[in-house]
Amino acid sequence: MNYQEGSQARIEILNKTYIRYNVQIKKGQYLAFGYGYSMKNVDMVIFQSSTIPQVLDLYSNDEAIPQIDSQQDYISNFTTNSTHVNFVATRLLETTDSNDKVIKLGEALPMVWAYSILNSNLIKHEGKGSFEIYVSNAGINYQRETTFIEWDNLLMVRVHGWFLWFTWSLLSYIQMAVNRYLKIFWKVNMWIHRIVGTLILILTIIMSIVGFRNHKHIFEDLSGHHVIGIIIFFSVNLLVASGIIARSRQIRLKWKTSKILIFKNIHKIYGKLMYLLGQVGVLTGILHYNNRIKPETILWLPNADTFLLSGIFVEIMYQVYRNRESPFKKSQMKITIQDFEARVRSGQKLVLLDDLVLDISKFMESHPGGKFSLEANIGRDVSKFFYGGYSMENYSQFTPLHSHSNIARYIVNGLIIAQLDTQVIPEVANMRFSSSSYVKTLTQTIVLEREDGKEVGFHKFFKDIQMIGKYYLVRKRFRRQFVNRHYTVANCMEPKAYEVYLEILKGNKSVYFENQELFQQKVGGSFSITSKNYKTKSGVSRRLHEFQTDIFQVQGPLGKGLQIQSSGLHIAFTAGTGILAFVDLVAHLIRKNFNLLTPEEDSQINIEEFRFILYASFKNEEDSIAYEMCQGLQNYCRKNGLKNFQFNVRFSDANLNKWDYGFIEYVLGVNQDIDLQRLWVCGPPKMNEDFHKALENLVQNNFIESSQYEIL
Ligand code: HEM
Repeated sequence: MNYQEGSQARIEILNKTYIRYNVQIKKGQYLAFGYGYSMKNVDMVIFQSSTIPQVLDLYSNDEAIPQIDSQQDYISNFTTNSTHVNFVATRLLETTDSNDKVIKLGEALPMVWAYSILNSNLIKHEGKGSFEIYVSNAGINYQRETTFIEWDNLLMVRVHGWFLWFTWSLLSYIQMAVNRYLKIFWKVNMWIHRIVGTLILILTIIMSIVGFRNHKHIFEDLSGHHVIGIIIFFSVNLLVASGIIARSRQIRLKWKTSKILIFKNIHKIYGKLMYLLGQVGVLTGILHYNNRIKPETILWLPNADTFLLSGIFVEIMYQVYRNRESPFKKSQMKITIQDFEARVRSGQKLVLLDDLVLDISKFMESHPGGKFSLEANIGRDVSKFFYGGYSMENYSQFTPLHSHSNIARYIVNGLIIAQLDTQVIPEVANMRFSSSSYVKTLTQTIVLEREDGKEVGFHKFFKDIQMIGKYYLVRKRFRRQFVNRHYTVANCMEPKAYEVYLEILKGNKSVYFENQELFQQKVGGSFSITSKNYKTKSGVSRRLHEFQTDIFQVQGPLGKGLQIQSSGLHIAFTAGTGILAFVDLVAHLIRKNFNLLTPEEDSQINIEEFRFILYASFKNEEDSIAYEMCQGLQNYCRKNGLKNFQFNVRFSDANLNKWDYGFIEYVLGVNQDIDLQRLWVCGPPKMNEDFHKALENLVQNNFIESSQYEIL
């Protein structure tokens, strides 16, 4: 190297053992070399051409002037002429002094240099620089000039390192942990996520800029750390953008829950990848620093790998908690279903879960399954969705059927504001299969008995029409999770009772009185549910029939019931087993029209002003449910000029038009002179979804009110 006319230095390797300097400088000057990127904390050698020229082995501490090594390892001599001093100094590549840099063959060796042309003391310098050489078996290969790290920017390098460690080891870990493990604190969780996310963004941008500014030749001196740093700098912005998009989708999208979840998952996976990249960034940064600056930093010790280890413990605890099933809280506050409805009409955002009344107004926006799925259910029973039996949206490939975890149960406990005050208090019992029978093979009526052989505790028959449409929740734990199924009460589908109704319709009223035990509201010796035939259905229904020693948890009667009004129009659109929710109403109307009710039962419906129009769709007559009973009552009503029941059946095999928005509009139009009280839809999930969307449109066009219809 030449830094001044007539001055020069040459460095070479001798016998793979020594490093030799040939230095020529003017008298009264110095030239110093250090092994590193800065003059701080490095092994140095100085060539001083003062009155008595000398070569000194030095070591520089953080802030002080370099110290002379107690062990001098350079063997040197010099010659002088009138203007210059020529030094030759040799040192072992590896000395025994701990202050000396070990120079290894086959490695890049970063070096710094400084000189003074005014003075031979190491107090000041007029010029300095840094370069990297490659020390190989064959000698020295000059690599390139590098960035000289001053004390000032070394401080900034440390600030850069510490803050980015804080950001990508600590903050990003907190960000993921809060989101995953602290969902139960949903009120503050989203704010923590936003604040920590913003901090990560700001710190990454500022500290990356600090890093870039310290490295003027970053593109010529591009290391793995720099490449990762640049990628993180740009992709952290996209990560935040994907979070904002996911959040806004979660609140805004309707009928697109699968899209909400896709956006959320993209953000989640992206976040995790960025976390890993951040880790690589931090670790390569530490490596980069430790290769250049002594003493090395031990920042890697408390790094995310340590968090991850502790994280495994937290994760196990989380999984154990998540899969437990804590009981729901009971509420002292009891409200009737009418009170519930009135509150909803007055604008309160309430839903029912089992017999619990939940206020979801504040939770909706934080719901991980999207705001829409809760908003669309205000005033309704969310149980079958909550337990994962059904999905509201059924056209997507990624149909979100979600069986909620214990975390959701914990959240529910915080949302409960009251419990339904019902005439028949719901019971919970462990039960097993006793027998089964069927009217037609499409359905089966399963009789259950208590596991402990005690009195059942469930009612077999209800005199109160407000109990019609209530259901029982049947649950079975398979491996780690419960499988849940809701069965609507359909007492008249018990073959013996069904037989009696058909006899009544034939005019044979005496059969009713002969079988009075079937129509008494009392706690019975057995309890039955009607389900789709086990041969055509999987899950709980099949299990109920096939694994007859299995114990099932049964809870009920639950739900809103149909809330039949004493007068006015009631319309039901059903398909397949959906009709089961309404057969007990048809049975009640049979008893009503044939004057078989006690005065107390009789007062519940005003026969002149009550209307029930039942639309039922089946594949064909063979595959129908309760068809003879409904058709029988319809014929009876027609014959006797009674208007309280109308039965419209549609057989899909006959290729009749599908019920659509226009059809519902037409049905409502034809009956517009009658006060619409209730419109129910109970069919397979896709049909329910189509009707739900159509009815939402009708609400928007002011045809009906949201509280008038119910998707069962
Ligand atoms: C008030 C009652 C509800 C609460 C407290 C609740 C709470 C939660 C919670 C905490 C999760 C995160 C996963 C878990 O812990 O299970 C979740 C996910 C989900 N919820 Fe709900 N939920 C409720 C009602 C509903 C309803 C009525 C629906 C559908 C109509 C629904 C659909 C979903 C879906 C699809 C997911 C999956 C999200 C994912 O895969 O990340 N939830 N809910």
